[in-house]
Amino acid sequence: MDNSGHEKEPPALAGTSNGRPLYLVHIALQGCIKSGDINYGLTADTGGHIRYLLEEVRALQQAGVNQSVVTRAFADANLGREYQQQSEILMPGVTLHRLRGQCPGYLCKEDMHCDLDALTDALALWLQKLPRLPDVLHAHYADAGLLALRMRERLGIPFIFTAHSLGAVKARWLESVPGHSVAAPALKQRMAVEQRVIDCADLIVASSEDEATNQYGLYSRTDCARPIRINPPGCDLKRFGEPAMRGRVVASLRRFLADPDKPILLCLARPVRKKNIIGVIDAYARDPALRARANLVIFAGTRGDIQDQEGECAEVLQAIVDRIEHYDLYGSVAFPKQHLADDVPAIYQHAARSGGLFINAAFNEPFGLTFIEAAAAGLPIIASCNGGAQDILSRCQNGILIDPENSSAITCAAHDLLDDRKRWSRCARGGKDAVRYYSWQRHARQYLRDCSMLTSPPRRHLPLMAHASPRPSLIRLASRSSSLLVTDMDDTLLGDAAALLEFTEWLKHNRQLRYAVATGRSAAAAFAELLSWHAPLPDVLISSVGAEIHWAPIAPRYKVRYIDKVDRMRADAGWAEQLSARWRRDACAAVLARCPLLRKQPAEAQGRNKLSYFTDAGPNVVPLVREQLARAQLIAQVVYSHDHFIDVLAPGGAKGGAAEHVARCLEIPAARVVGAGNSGNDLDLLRRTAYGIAVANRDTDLQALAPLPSVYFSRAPHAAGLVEGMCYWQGGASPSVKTG
Ligand SMILES: O=c1ccn([C@@H]2O[C@H](COP(=O)(O)OP(=O)(O)O[C@H]3O[C@H](CO)[C@@H](O)[C@H](O)[C@H]3O)[C@@H](O)[C@H]2O)c(=O)[nH]1
Ligand SMILES: O=P(O)(O)OC[C@H]1O[C@](O)(CO)[C@@H](O)[C@@H]1O
Repeated sequence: MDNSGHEKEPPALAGTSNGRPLYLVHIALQGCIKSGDINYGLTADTGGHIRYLLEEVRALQQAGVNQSVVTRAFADANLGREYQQQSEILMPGVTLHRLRGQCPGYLCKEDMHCDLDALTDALALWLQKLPRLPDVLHAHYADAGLLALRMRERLGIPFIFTAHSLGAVKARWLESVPGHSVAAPALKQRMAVEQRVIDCADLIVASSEDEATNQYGLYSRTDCARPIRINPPGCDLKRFGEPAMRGRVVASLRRFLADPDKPILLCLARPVRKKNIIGVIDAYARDPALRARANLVIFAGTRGDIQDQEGECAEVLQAIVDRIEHYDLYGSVAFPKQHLADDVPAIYQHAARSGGLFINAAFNEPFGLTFIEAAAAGLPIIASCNGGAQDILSRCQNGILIDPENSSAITCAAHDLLDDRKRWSRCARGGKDAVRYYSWQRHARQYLRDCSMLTSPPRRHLPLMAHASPRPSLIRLASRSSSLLVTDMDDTLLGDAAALLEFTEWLKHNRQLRYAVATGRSAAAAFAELLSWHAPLPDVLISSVGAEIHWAPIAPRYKVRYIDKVDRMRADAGWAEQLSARWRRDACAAVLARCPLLRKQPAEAQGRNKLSYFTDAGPNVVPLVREQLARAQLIAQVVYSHDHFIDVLAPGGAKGGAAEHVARCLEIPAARVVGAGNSGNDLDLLRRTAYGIAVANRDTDLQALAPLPSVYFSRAPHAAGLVEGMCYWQGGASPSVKTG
């Protein structure tokens, strides 16, 4: 970094594509990423994807690739102060940059969606400040995939996607859990994001045959979908294979075990339900012969007081303690509170020295880095048959696959391996030998081969600043296949009769374009207003700042007389349902009723998915409202506009989210959606659509968008600005410049 906070040009090293040094930016948002030792299991999301990322970066670095890693900044005194730092050196030559979103605190992956728009803008800005755009982005996990997809739409950078774990696989498992028959809204949203990312990624990297075939098989794949490459991750074979100092580990276990010399059955996993640690305890506890034969040792992240833990981790940790108590497993089960990152190889090696086994009976383990770590340490394994272990075991032949739901399968496999010492030794030795295949060097070589497909021939990036560049030729909005225009109503579409006429004419010549109006007004009021202006009626009406959607029966703009009131349009009940499942409206209303800076708008402005207020406190009221809601553990989308309106909406329920929903329903790719507007309640729309138009009579609120290359600032006001912007994005005749 130089003093201005800009990254220096990455040094020119090997690993080139078309003669240029390859520059790769990885995006990984969730969990706690930092330089130095990672505290795996510190939160439910601090797990294998981070180990994978860091080791992949190191291997690619050694192969001469220039890289940066981007994650999310957050402030959380319990997790550590380092996560607030804007940037740090991750490893020599690689910078870790932390994007600031709008939520200051730590977010678990289920809540990350509320910050993704702000993170998108922060990433776009950061990328623009780099002396050179990356050749490729690599997104780790769904939410990072969405950011990469948006960068591809805005800047034309190709991206690689590694899922690490797919929502559809989890949903399938949850369906089989009593009381969980329907996937939670956050999981549904994640699957929708994954589907979009899968549709658009330039390359998908899977870790195993099972992941590529069965796990991705749960998503739809079009004929022209990009390839899925199987490139298994590696393992630091030296670290896990060469004898480590076991003293600290031995001491930490002695405190728990009556006979510490018995073979160890080792579980090492993040404390989350999916890992089924509880299932292993149940199986062990109910088999007296196994209890007599072996100790059970559980490492599940590091913890202080369980009461201070949150969410799923707290629940699983408490359940482990309760099970130990329930079965009275004292003396035969060890459950240390802490371990150091440095101790992990010694943990596996100590279990191997005891003649023990590694058990991972996860309901699904997409790949399972722990399997190859155990193999490298010479520890035979009992592995869930669901997921990556099928590949690993068929290569390493170092253990037994079991059905994780079947308790006796787990204990039978343990007896078989513990009692047959020859078999145990074959597994230990054979595994250690075969696991050499899983080297990061091999991974890096294949990675670079695959990556070269993306960088050659060189792709044109969309212009960073439109006024400095030729019109984006990659955009073919004028082509025959359909696109979607979502325009704000008051003071964008309406407000100038002559301009509206110009737009109406233009629309007649663009019949392939689907056209939606998005307004803060109620559907009925908006419809009446459109009629009174003789405006072309839209295919879709998004009203109440995005909270409601109505669909026209058929091409309404040519059949105006058949639709004389909004009741003839179909209300999108699914959208309303989806939104209300995402928030606690009454709880939000109760919190905001106590806020002296807000006055409630009349009843007709309130809706199932919208709470509306007046304020005289200016835009700074927005962070205050968010903070009050966050303190009550509530999430909502807060929209400020026209100097005195505050709309509080279900997360994702503003105009941009509604536009995405409409595009999905129409099967129009996100890359072909244009948003247009003039005021603060259009910010979400202009940020989330691939192409934006801010008309000349815009409010200062929209100035925040000036740095975004995907937003065009028209010179003409009202609907004439719409036409000008559309011509600009279509690469047509209007010779406008982008002005901030
Ligand atoms: O108490 C613990 C628990 C875990 N770990 C480490 O954390 C990593 C966990 O990785 P993994 O076993 O692969 O599981 P997940 O954390 O669930 O990782 C996800 O991402 C991985 C990388 O893509 C995939 O291999 C997994 O299947 C997928 O679930 C391993 O290196 C462990 O050694 C610790 O150090 N201490
Ligand atoms: O169980 P899920 O919801 O698929 O999540 C898997 C988790 O595993 C990880 O890959 C662990 O690092 C995280 O990215 C993610 O939080």
